[in-house]
Amino acid sequence: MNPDRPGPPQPPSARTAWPSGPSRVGVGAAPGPISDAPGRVAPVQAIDVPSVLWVDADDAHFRRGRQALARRCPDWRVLHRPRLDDAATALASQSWSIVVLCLTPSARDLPDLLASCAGRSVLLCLDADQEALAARAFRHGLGDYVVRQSDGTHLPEMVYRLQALAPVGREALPPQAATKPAPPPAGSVRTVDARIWQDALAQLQEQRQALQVTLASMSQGIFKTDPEGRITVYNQRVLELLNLPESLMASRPTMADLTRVQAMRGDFGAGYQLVDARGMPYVASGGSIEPPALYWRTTQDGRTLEVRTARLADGSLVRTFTDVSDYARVQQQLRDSEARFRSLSDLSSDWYWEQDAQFRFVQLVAGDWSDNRLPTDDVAGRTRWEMGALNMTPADWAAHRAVLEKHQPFRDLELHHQRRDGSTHWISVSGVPVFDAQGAFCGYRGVGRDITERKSVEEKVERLAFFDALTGLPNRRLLLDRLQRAIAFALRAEQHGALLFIDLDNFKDLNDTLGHDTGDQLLVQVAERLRGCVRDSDTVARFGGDEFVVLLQALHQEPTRASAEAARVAQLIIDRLGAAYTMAATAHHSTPSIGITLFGRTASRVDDLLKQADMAMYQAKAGGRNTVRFFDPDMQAAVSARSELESDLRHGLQHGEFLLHYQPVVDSAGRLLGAEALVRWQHPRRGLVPPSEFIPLAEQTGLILPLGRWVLEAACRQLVVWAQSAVTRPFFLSVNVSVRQFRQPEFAEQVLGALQASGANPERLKLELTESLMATDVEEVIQRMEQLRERGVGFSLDDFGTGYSSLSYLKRLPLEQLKIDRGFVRDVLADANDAAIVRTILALAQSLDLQVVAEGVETTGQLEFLRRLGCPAFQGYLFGRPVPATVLERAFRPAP
Ligand SMILES: Nc1nc2c(ncn2[C@@H]2O[C@H](COP(=O)(O)O[C@H]3[C@@H](O)[C@H](n4cnc5c(=O)[nH]c(N)nc54)O[C@@H]3COP(=O)(O)O)[C@@H](O)[C@H]2O)c(=O)[nH]1
Repeated sequence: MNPDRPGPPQPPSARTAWPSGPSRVGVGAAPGPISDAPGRVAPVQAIDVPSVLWVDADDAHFRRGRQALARRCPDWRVLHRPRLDDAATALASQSWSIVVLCLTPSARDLPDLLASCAGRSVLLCLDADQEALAARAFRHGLGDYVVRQSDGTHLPEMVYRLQALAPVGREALPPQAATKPAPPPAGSVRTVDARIWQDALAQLQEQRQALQVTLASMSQGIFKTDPEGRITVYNQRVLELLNLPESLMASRPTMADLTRVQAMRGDFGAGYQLVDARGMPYVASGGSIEPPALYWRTTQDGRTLEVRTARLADGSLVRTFTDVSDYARVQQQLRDSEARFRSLSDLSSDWYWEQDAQFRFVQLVAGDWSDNRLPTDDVAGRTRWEMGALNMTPADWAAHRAVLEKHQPFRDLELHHQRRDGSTHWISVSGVPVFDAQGAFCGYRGVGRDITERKSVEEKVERLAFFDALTGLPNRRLLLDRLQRAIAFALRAEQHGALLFIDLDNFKDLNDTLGHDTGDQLLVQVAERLRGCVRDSDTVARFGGDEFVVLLQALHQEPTRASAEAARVAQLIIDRLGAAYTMAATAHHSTPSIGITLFGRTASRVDDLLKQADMAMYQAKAGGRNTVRFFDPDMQAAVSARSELESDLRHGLQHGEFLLHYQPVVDSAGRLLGAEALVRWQHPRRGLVPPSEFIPLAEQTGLILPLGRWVLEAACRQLVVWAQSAVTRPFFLSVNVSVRQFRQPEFAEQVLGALQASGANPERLKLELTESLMATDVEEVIQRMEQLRERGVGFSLDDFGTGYSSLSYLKRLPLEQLKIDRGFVRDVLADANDAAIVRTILALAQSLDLQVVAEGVETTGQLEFLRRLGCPAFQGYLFGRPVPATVLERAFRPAP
């Protein structure tokens, strides 16, 4: 504290607060009449009793005060006036030694007010918020003051103070007392008052020291002005912060002086740029306008000061300066960081978000937000689950909320949103919990990104991996997965499911004859029809080629009723798939064969179910096609047998268990022309197994290839044996060749290799092909046949009339023989159609210059009929069953 500054109020003895002249009052005087009526002044009493002029606008207050005074000083005269104006006459009369002012004067009015009471002791009764005026009032002659309490508790104190202010009797005063105030004599009221002031002075000095210490220890700089704007109080810190000399402040400069000095030194910068926008007008005005309550400025040495100014009731100002450099630096760093973040965020398509402790969005900073994403307004104040997502179930949301409630981080939460325009997009969001310095949870913050494109790619990849490209149906892989789940579900739910294995009848023929494009069209239409036969919860899959699988779920608990439900669906499929298809503007018909197996009562394996349905489907085929068969235990036994057979077949091939039998082919005179080689399997346990029991399996497993090769080589060796005898040398030998075998690219080389290896005459070898071969790539077939034909190998078309032979192809094939299927021969005598077909085949062969062999001739009647039609060669049980070569040779050896 600067010692030059004015101190606290002085005690009455040292101030001019005493009445300038004693009143004419005396102690012990009789009470005079009291008038409290405004405007009327009581006549002055001859005796010296204290007289009080009480100016008080509050009647009630006055009355209570007067009563309190009357109790202590019953002889005192009291005159009440509500306003100062009303008291003017009384004041002019000098009859009243004490003036009580119960007013609320302004600091400005105070001097005049007290001047009007000159010569009287004045007791001010102030409101609490005006107490600051008291110090000022003492300098203008105030005697004393009390603070008014609304409950009147100040009144005894007021009376006490009035007594202290009351003048002593004239006779007690020293001679000069009439003109000059003097301390009261010992034991008088004035003596007591002086002690009070001594105490007060000591207290004030104590407070002053405390205030000095407080101001000196403050980290803030502070100064205070008087009402005229002169700086009267300041601390050392303000000198340091503003870099001001002590001498300047000690000279009690005005605020404007201080501002001017700083401006001249350049403290505010050339264009006041060191002062922020809030303070700039004030500083630029030279401190002449009302200062803002708060502004920031930067000092020349780079510190940031926060300047706060408060105006007090008496018009004075208190200004504080706080060094906020650290705070400002951190704030600037934050701004820089925010700017960096925003510039990065602007460049990125990701966005940043924040949520409060209730998981409501409070901030969303979008990078590229233009692309029709959720508008920020739609997000603010809402939780993620209130906004919803197409892919999230209530259970999903519950799981997400559980993570949030545990204040755990989360990553890559994928949400499928719908935009306002109805389109959808995917986003992926990740977030971490946010805690304050005390560790209290404040909410979440994180990032989000649009993953629509990635999702779309993923979907495409998934489609490729799990869906058939042609039909769009689930593929075998997806079916197996769904079947696995369906089995588990059915077991849990104690329901049944059904697997329908569907194979299109004769699809291969259509595909081969009309081309793959047409076949594809049929498959697409079949897929569509199948979809229409089942519920959304069921699965229609393309298993491969012309095979489809339908997986029915949630069938009845009772197996019989579940079977009935599956049968109904199967029949629907039969009906729908059997309707005509339009392809390339022509109608086409296709029928399915369907095998069904149920599952659900006991644990099943995917593979087993597929085998069962597959087997049932074969049963349906065997049952005449375009029909439905259920899998049953007998079929299972057949499956097992089949698998055993396959294994035996492999074993048999490795261990030479196969042999050839030969069935004779004769002319119309019964002479042996040659024979057909027919394979037999000498099974170690089952004995001689006919080809009908293993050729189909060999076809399906591919074992037909090594088996067919062995047959060819064995037939060639037989030809070589026959070539050694003049009797048997002219015989030809027919060998059955399966489609699969013939289609091997190296087939011709194999045949030629077998001929060469054995030394057999190619002219004696006849390869029997079936009409189904014509359904494949005919050009390739012709080319391969030509290759062998050139080397002398002959070709016979087996089972002629049963397939899809095209006459145009027939003409182009290098054939030498047709074999009339034994199916026609069997009923040739009884069925006119069969007879007509046989006749046609014979005519056709003649016109194409082809040999003909009628197969399956069992009776002389058939023989005669065929002979009459001109059939030149015959094969059948009538002439001999397939037998070992030695037996055949013996049977047809010419008689010696
Ligand atoms: N790819 C190969 N297929 C072969 C081979 N060996 C035989 N097979 C095919 O197996 C099928 C059954 O043959 P198989 O049991 O030997 O039956 C043949 C004859 O026994 C039978 N046949 C002959 N005459 C009659 C008769 O009067 N009645 C009657 N019910 N059956 C008779 O016909 C079969 C020969 O037919 P095909 O081949 O059409 O000339 C059979 O389809 C063979 O093709 C082989 O090595 N490779």
